[in-house]
Amino acid sequence: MNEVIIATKNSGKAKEFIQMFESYGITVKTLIDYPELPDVEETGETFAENALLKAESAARLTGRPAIADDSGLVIDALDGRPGVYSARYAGIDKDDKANNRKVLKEMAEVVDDQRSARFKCVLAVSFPDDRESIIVEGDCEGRIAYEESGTNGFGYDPLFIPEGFDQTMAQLEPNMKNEISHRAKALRKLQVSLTELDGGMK
Ligand SMILES: O=c1[nH]c(=O)c2ncn([C@@H]3O[C@H](COP(=O)(O)OP(=O)(O)OP(=O)(O)O)[C@@H](O)[C@H]3O)c2[nH]1
Ligand SMILES: [Mg+2]
Repeated sequence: MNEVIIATKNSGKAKEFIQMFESYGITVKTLIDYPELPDVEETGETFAENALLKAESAARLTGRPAIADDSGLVIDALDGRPGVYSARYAGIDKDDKANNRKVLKEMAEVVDDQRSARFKCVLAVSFPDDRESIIVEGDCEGRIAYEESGTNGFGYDPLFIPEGFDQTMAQLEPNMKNEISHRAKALRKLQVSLTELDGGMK
């Protein structure tokens, strides 16, 4: 497998997958390269359900194996919000800035030791034939900052301080994020699962 389809239209995710797959010598195509494919409605109540919906649709429509990523930020003090609704937390137009403002406002009164949170990523691989889909998951623990810092990454990265660091994810070098992130952890597990299939990932 020298090329893989990632069923995402999120340019932040796409960039990270391109960088992470580079080390395997694998080229990444995303739905940004297939503008004719219809949007999939994310009607699931869990990351896994949504990842499967996106992967199955892409595999069926392209006739090739496809990986989808459903991910988000889970904040303990907000009872797990924004969770599966992370992309559209402040409204349907997926506005990262507005999402961050909303989280900061909701977290304004929350004290230091109650600011724990984690990024979650579920990856689903689906196949155009009758092979069963594969699902793996990765988490990245951390806490919510009091203000935005940094310009790398995307989404809530300027607000999220990963465990073991005193900078936000958006202040870390992209290579560092791609070592420690929820997405990187899930992808490493996927490699293990895929090597169990014929041909593996290479
Ligand atoms: O700061 C962040 N760093 C990350 O590493 C990260 N990963 C996910 N997220 C948030 O969760 C939503 C995913 O929602 P999501 O999985 O439905 O994706 P999406 O709708 O943006 O694109 P698609 O892949 O569905 O096409 C994103 O938009 C972000 O708000 C992240 N934020
Ligand atoms: Mg989505």
